[in-house]
Amino acid sequence: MWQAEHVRARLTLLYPQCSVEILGMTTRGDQILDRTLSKVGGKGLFVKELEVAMAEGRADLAVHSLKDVPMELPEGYALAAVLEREDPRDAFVSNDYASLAELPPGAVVGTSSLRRQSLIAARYPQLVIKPLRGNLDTRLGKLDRGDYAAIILAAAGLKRLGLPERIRALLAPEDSLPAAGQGAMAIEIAERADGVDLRALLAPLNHLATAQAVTAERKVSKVFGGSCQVPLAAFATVADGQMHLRAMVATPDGSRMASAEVRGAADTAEQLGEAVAKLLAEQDAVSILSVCLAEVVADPQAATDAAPDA
Ligand SMILES: NCc1[nH]cc(CCC(=O)O)c1CC(=O)O
Repeated sequence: MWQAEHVRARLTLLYPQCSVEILGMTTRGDQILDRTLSKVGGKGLFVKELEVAMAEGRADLAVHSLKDVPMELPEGYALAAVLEREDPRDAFVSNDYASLAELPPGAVVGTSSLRRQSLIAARYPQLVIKPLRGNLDTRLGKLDRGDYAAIILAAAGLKRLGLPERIRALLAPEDSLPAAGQGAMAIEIAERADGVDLRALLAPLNHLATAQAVTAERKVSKVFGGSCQVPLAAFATVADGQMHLRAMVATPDGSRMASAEVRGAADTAEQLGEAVAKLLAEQDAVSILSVCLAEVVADPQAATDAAPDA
């Protein structure tokens, strides 16, 4: 809702003659909270209902957290604009500890993200990771109730909702490489018969450097299946037209990991994404991920106790 309100405010400034109405919706991803996303299964858990609303003419555009948008959209849908990125980092949130390093052995850390889980398991094997789902208030409530010693959340959500003081530490990309698209919002549109060029109308909201960064990140994710069942990170920064793209794949227990980085012209985002994917593949990324997928097939219960970025 915050994101939709934000887009409404931007559009109202741009087009004062237009009235922008918000159609509040929940998706399967919002409704099913007793299971991690990989256990719920399927792609587009946070976008499908919004696409249906557009297909039925009840909505003209859909506002998403880009991290939740599948790498490939269904026929007839497109991303029309990517807004300027909020802080893309993961945040360490705790009432009693200042950082992951301070947590005592056996301390329980909440996250339902396979990516965050494998990074923590690799660096802090003495910590216990437990699933955590729900919206921000729910997750913070569970922390405050004492269910967890600490939780890991996207900094972007906490900042947008005016809760930056809950962040005890921001995890550097070197320690916790963000998920593809984390911190960015995207506006999705559907093909329409009335000839209105929504893409052109929304173009002023597109933030070029962010769009380039997430194009590269999403390309990496797409090469490896863009699935919700593998720990994959992809994070790009753009400065002066130059991109720095880093990516990582791992097993959920953090025992095997591949990482790679490239630099190049930001307007070659797709190629940079492909180049990083190739470097990862040369480091056995496919076998690392297939171990993970094999576990999912062999034991759906055990292997799906976490989703990449639930
Ligand atoms: N469904 C998970 C999700 N999708 C987007 C965000 C955070 C906001 C963002 O990345 O823009 C979150 C929660 C989290 O990772 O803590």
